[in-house]
Amino acid sequence: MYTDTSQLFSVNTATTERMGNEQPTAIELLHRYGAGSSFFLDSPERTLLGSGIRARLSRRPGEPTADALQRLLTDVGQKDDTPAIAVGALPFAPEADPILFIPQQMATADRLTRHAIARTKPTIRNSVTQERPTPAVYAQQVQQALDLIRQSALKKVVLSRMLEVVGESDVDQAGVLRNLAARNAAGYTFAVDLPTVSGGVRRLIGASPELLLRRKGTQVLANPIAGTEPRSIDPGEDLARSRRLLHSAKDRHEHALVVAAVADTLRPYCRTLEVPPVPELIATPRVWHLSTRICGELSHYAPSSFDLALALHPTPAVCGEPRDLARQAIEQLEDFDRGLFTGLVGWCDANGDGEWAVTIRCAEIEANRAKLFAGAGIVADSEPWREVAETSAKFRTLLDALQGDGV
Ligand SMILES: C=C(O[C@H]1C=CC=C(C(=O)O)[C@@H]1O)C(=O)O
Repeated sequence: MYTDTSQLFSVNTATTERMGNEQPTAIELLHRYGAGSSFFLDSPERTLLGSGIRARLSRRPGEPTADALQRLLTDVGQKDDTPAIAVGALPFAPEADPILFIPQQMATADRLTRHAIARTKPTIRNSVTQERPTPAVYAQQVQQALDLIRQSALKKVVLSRMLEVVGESDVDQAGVLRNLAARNAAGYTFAVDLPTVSGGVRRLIGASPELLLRRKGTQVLANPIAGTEPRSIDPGEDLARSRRLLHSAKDRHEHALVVAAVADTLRPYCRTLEVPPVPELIATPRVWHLSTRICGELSHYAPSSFDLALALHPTPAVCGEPRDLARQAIEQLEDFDRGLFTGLVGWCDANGDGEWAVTIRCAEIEANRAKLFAGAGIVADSEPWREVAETSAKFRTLLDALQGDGV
């Protein structure tokens, strides 16, 4: 028997108060998501639901993406009464075309809060799964990456796998989003409409634990995450794994490379920047991570959240260190195009405030197909089969949302 997850969500006080003023609550926005919706994001700051497309970003020849976005926000802002918010996703490859637009309508609410995790409904039926590459080939690729690390100046590279899950009928896309929101209480649950040639509905849907950057006035926050241990259903073993991760020299090194790169990029823009010396543990339902919250105050020159996100992307959490050698290794070893996976997803308003999450724990879904992605950072002491297990655990975020908890 299914349990209706909607009954198990709760709204916080601020959201409840707003109901009297007929403002939508976050849970209402989640349940309104469906045909006609073009964007959804639930973040620790707020919940956004975009419908339709008012205007799309188009770059003039040679125009930087950040300038094109500013032009879009200004043009639409001058025509409309309400302040414009641009939303969308950028691919891993910084030179590839972004998907950025201003929705026709935008509803906002406080963040979703959840007090219980419910059983969730399956959103795909009788599916078959194809792995790309197979776990054995992925393990060989990790070994090749280790050889490159030993023989060159490469310190870290993030290598990924793809799963293609094909069902007998269309995937319930809104159901996937609801299942992700029900299970992943912290972090960034998102859905972005993608252009199609077929005229069907293709969406990027996911629940990322990683904040690339948030800007609110002159305050900035980045929350790099790197270093992972799969969770166990046995509480004692789960705790032991979290402790092992926190004290693992290999994972601390993998994490430190990301923190250093993020801090070095933000420092020139900031009057103050706080970088905690040691990481903390965070948990998703499927994995433990090492996490560091980097807070800063911008100096008088105030770049937008989008400018800062572009300056940071791609961090060593999704690419590697040094960046150019890591990209070469990814091109050499991975045998599929990452597209939007390991890019960024979020929003930016005309004042430059905004939030950009790292596009991980996600799938591209169209008709009866879902393409799932998962990667892992490889450093000198990585072990190939542990990286296979780590990426398999990361796939569970989306597999759980597709398969539900059974019937
Ligand atoms: C590339 C992914 O995770 C990155 C972010 C957090 C932890 C990671 C890790 O421990 O390898 C990865 O750097 C992914 O989930 O697909």
